[in-house]
Amino acid sequence: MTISSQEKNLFQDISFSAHAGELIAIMGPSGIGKSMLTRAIAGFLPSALTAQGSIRINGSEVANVPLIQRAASQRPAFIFQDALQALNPLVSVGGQLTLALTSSRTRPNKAQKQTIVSLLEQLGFESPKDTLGKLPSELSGGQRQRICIAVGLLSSTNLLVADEPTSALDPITEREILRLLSQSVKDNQLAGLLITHDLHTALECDKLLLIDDGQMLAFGPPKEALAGSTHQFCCSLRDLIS
Ligand SMILES: Nc1ncnc2c1ncn2[C@@H]1O[C@H](COP(=O)(O)OP(=O)(O)OP(=O)(O)O)[C@@H](O)[C@H]1O
Repeated sequence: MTISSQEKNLFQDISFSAHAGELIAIMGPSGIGKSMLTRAIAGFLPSALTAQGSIRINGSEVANVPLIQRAASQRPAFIFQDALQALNPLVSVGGQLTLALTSSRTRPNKAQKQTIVSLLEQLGFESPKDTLGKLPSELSGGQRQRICIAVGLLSSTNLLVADEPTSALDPITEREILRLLSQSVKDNQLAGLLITHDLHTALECDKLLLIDDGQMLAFGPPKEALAGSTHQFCCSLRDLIS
């Protein structure tokens, strides 16, 4: 895939596959275009940018198909840096989770409510039933990110995209959210993309995609990817762990 504006190519010839149950870390210097890459995949690239080439989700071609025009199975769940961006501030947590599960605003039936409550328990909420009645603003940053993970798991997607989901969290909550993300990808056989600036986080992922200077530097199991390029960015990362 190539992403470009009228003035320049942001990237050229990026090509990789994400498989079920696999969490892929995406690393590259700040401003290089990691968010734009995932936005192209998700179908909400800014209008000034276009993607050429192929993006296939579950076998269907979706390059330049806006998110809103895609079938549910071609819409990735997206987890942002700031969960408040992703959640509707005026709708209760229960309302948002019901919408993700049923695609409707009607009250959940008993079985649906149990599905939601069980998921919140798995994601570490101590009082899931109380949480359902709260607005996003009444939760902590870490709790909001866990609700975003829950929204992703309840929707019919099998691609989860997380853009620096822990950058606003303390280190303990950060570890917990990353553990939940990785576990959720494995347990639900999703493909996961995680943009991160943290090398230790990237090393714990199944694969690492390294990008700089408008190109893909390396892709593969993290240590192999890091060893596989002589580009300055990769050398600097290698120095951090040697
Ligand atoms: N709305 C837009 N219209 C046109 N070009 C844009 C737009 N938003 C971003 N860009 C271009 O995309 C480039 C990369 O931005 P992006 O946010 O993807 O970088 P990033 O690698 O995710 O950065 P960071 O690590 O700092 O979050 C920007 O430097 C800019 O040139």
